Amino acid sequence: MEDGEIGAYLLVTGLLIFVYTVLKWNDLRYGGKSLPPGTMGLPFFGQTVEFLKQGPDFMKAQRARYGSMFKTHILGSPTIVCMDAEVNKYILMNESKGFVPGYPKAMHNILGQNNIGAVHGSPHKILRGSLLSLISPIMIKESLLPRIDNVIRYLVDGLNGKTIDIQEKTEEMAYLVSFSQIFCNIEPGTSLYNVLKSEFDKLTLGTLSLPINLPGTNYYKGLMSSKNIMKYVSKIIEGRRVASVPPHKDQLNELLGIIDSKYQLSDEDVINQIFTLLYSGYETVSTTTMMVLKYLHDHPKALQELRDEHFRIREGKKPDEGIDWSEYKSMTFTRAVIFEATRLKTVVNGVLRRTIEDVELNGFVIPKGWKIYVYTREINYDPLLYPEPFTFNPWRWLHDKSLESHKYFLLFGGGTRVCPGKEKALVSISLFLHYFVTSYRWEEVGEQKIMNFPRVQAPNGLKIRISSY
Ligand code: HEM
Repeated sequence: MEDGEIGAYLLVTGLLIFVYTVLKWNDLRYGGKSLPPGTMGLPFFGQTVEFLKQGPDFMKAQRARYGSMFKTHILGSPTIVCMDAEVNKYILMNESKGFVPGYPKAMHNILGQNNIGAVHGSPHKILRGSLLSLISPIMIKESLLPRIDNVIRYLVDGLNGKTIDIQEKTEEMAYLVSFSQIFCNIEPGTSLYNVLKSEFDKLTLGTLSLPINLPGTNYYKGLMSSKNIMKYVSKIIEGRRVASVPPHKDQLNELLGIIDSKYQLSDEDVINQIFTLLYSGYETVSTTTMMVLKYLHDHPKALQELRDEHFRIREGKKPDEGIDWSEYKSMTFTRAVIFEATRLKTVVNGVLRRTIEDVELNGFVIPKGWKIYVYTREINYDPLLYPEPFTFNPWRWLHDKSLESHKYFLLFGGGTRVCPGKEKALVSISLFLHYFVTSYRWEEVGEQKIMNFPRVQAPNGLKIRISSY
């Protein structure tokens, strides 16, 4: 071989080794024996592109290759994806063994470093206790229900003959139901209400974006909005403290301890709790309500049964008489429809955890600082739990009453962080359905497109034409 040929040969070999090392860098770096199988993808990007492009199909393909616990590198972090129902349950029940929440940085920076989703241990217990003292089923029964009823009536009133985007309407409903409980003296439509709503919309968008802190990015705008909301709320708090008027009976005054509360929170914690109340029940409730209406539209038999249930409740009631707790509890078919739509559309694919020490899990050792994606989506389509899992069949929840208390019922999470807003969500959606289906019929207008991933969403809105029933 000539000198020139040897040089070219070495160059090509060197290049191949370099390319191989770059491609395999993540696998070499994270290739510990004690980790679950899987591939880590490219340096820095990992398998993020495949994950975002294919969504649930990516998860299923990796599971088929590596089993129901596999390692990957997505959204900037080495991650273990767990699709094993038993192991997932274990993680959710055992936060104290080192599995704390692992939500993205953008979320914590915007919603607050001391937000319920960012803290663990005793700060979490205090914030959770304080939230439950505001929105537990007992509070709904004793004080929140009439106000939720009023808000929903206000929103559903006067829609006859109109064509609306039901996605927008259900977003407005989810926001206003929470807002009106927190600030009972700020009416919708006032300039303060509008400013807070528009800042909240930017904040929400910011939490779902990459944390690139440059003017013009959604993340930057989200951070600005978070600061602006804090300023507005601080001013409202000042007013509440000096006001000589009798105290309003609302959640802000409860959080401040102006009316009875056993929780002593700093003003910063109060503002964090307000973010939580507005944020956690926003997209979850609005999307679920929109999807329930979509399924009812597509399944006339279910719609008829739901309508019958609500007309039975209205029998003997005056038109302006609200719904009480026992009437709400009697809406068993409605509850079944809500669960079925939430199951089938899977509004929450799973929850994120982070390890705060090396932890043993199912025979593997997960290093400190890794994310764990407790991926619960596939449980919703398990044919053993839900026969013919892809069929919309709300009756299954009535035939098998144990489904809601089944250990794999994880639509609202599980363990220490099981959703404290579950009943509030169900009441809001049920009341919205009550007034909507007893007042109107509706038909969809134009082509309807629903995206399933990364969020369940109608990208162009979901237009419906409404007429009185
Ligand atoms: C259909 C509606 C809803 C669904 C599907 C839903 C689902 C969930 C899930 C899956 C979790 C567990 C998160 C985790 O383990 O990290 C959760 C937690 C939470 N949810 Fe909901 N949620 C809904 C409505 C609401 C509402 C109306 C509120 C009212 C404020 C709320 C407040 C919260 C809070 C504060 C947490 C965190 C609890 C903690 O960290 O201890 N949710 N939710």
